[in-house]
Amino acid sequence: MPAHIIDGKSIAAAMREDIARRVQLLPEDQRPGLAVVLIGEDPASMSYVTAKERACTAAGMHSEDIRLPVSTSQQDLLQLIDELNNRDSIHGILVQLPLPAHIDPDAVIHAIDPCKDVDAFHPENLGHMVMGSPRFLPCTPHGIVHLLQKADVPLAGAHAVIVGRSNIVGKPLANMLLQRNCNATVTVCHTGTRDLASHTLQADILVAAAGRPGLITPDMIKPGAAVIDVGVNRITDTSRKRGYRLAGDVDFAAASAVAGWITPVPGGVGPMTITMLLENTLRSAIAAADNEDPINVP
Ligand SMILES: Nc1nc(=O)c2c([nH]1)NC[C@@H]1CN(c3ccc(C(=O)N[C@@H](CCC(=O)O)C(=O)O)cc3)C=[N+]21
Repeated sequence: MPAHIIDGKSIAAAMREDIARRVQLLPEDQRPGLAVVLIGEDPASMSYVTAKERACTAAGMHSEDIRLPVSTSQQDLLQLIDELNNRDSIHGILVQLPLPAHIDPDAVIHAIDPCKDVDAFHPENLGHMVMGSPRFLPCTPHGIVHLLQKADVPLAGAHAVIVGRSNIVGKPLANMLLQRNCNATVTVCHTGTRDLASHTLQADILVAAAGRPGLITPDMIKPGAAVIDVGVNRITDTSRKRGYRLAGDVDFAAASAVAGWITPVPGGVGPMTITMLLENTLRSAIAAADNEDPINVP
């Protein structure tokens, strides 16, 4: 039987409607505000940032769209962050990664007020999450867990194998799946893993977050497994109007014949990432209105 396709786009759309409804319940002067900062003109980053701003506006939130030249100094960026940390109309700050080589991403992540860190990249927020009492959950891992739950994929006792050890996907997702509320057993693989297939074949849940198109082939998938594709690779394709097509890390067509569940690219994890960003920004705004720390907002 072919895999059940987990429709991230429609699950995200339903969640965004609910977020928009909750935004409408807030008084006008408490409208959630998200600042999105993009340095430079990388085409993929520009399209992600535009998608985030549109989603924000569609949900009735305020989107502060800050685009700066690639020559922007680290000092100027840190000064901007300081100003946004202190601006009451801004409840979330997102600095789009990757940054140009002359800017240290750690310095930037450390500078964001942890109570406005809706990406949950700040070490304080990472620490809270690892300890099991998160302030904000990181958007992509949260989106993945939500998709698995919506699709009724059994998590408790399942073996989840994650391919990729980034600070924004692999490491936080491993920790979330380990928490008691998911209760999975987790293996994290990476570019230094010997015999990758021997690990992935053990996976009840296989998460591909390596950023390498075609990395996961059907012979690496246990029949019936849930396959979550986090890859967003742009492949040059001159027959397309945009000049490229998107490919995940999974060979989707072939994997669909083996997997029990699978997420497509586009239309899988990506739309959920943006949805969770809206959710975090809304929670941050609710916290600010009550003079609370977002860690106390359910
Ligand atoms: N500070 C920061 N926070 C991030 O959350 C962050 C980041 N930097 N840098 C880059 C990655 C990547 N990312 C995506 C978000 C949405 C889609 C998405 O919506 N993708 C659509 C298609 C998009 C398209 O057509 O290009 C989909 O998969 O259906 C993809 C990728 C967020 N990131």
